[in-house]
Amino acid sequence: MIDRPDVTETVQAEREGQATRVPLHEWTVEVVGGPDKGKKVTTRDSLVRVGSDAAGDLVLSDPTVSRRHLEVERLPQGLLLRDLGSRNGTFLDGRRVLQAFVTSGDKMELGKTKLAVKLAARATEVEVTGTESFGQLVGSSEKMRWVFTELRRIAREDMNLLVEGETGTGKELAARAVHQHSLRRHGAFKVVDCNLISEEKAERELFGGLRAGEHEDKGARGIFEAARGGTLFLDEVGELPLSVQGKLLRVLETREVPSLDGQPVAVDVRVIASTHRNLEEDVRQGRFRADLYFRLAVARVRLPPLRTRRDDIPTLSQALSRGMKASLELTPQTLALFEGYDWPGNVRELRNVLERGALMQETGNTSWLDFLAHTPKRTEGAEPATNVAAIVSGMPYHEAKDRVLADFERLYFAEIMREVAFDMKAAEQRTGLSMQSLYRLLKKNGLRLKDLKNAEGLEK
Ligand SMILES: Nc1ncnc2c1ncn2[C@@H]1O[C@H](COP(=O)(O)OP(=O)(O)OP(=O)(O)O)[C@@H](O)[C@H]1O
Repeated sequence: MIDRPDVTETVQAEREGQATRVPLHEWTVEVVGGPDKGKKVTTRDSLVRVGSDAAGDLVLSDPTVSRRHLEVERLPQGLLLRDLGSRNGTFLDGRRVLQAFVTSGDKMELGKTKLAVKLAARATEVEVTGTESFGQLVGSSEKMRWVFTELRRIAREDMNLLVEGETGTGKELAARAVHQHSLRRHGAFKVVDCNLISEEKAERELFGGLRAGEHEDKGARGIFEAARGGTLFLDEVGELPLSVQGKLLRVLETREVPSLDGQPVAVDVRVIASTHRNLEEDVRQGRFRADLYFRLAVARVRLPPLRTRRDDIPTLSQALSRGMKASLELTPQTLALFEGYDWPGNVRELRNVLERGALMQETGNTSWLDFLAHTPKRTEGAEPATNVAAIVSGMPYHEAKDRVLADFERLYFAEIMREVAFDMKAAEQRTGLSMQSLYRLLKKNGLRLKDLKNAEGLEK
């Protein structure tokens, strides 16, 4: 249990802006062939991640599918399929692809599985706030302003909330902001790190138990009681052991915790839970209780990964660096580099990079930007996208991811440039990247084409 300081009533001044109406598309990725045939995910989010990993959005049991096999992103131009360095590859019309736009008739093949996508013909229009922050969350993209609109509505309604998202996307900040904007803001905000709650600890730390009539300061005070009148944040709720899930469910249903002398004590607490996992999948697999899931996910909000809202990067970088002790000058070139990076650790990683930059810039050292150009040497003769497991086995996550991505980029750009006969205009269209990003990525990957002369001019 982590007893972080209670949130005060102060809500950061929020930047006002013009509300806009944006279309929300519903779309589906469905398994149309293979062992998981019939399984599908329908969403209004912009990203569907497919693989055997339980954190994905469409989780496949096909053993020939990699843990993180591919993702499909809804962009204004259409649905973009991206292979994530899978072991057995992704195929479209029999051709191996690393990245391609897909439409309704297409069959994507991965291992023994076939997938199809379907975009609803009509989109629903929603009004999105013009305000570019909510509590301490900052974001100017439509995606984040939609999240702020939803969080603000949910905050007022006092319902339990499940916040989903990859690591570092701001789940805890979202929970704190909801508390700050709710009628409970004068009450406590208590955090439980569910990674640390074992069966033995749960009883005492979560539920405690006062003797009836006893003053709460004296009794064995569990975190539920400490949060009475306020909000309890269950961080990474998917990590709770099944036996503890049962006890938690009883407390949520009865709104009482058992006391030491048998007299139950009423607890009035709003629960906000977070997870980086796909809890619906955990329910299907029997790892998470369905009844508890429905109690927690009365409202659900998904925080989008930073790589799907790159237009937030300049706003976030400015906001995060303003809050730092040492000042950091962010040039347009640095911000452009940031926008081309995938940020596996999301906003937390961006904040860490900026903190490192602020410290190093004072000494004139620019090596804090080296991570952007990280291009490890490939094993001689190895096919980059086919032996990923061998290359990354035993590596720490971030290093492995950087390595796979670097290989992916080199293979991808080398292939595309050959396909378009080194015509940069055609490459721009084919990749969906801006000319500037294209030059930068070619250069970063050591692909020395004649056209790069222009790129050097561009970077001056
Ligand atoms: N939208 C945002 N605006 C400003 N800062 C953000 C935002 N999102 C995340 N951060 C920064 O990233 C850090 C991590 O955020 P937070 O702890 O809320 O993420 P999380 O999703 O709960 O991560 P984890 O799942 O790893 O616990 C925050 O301390 C904050 O500095």
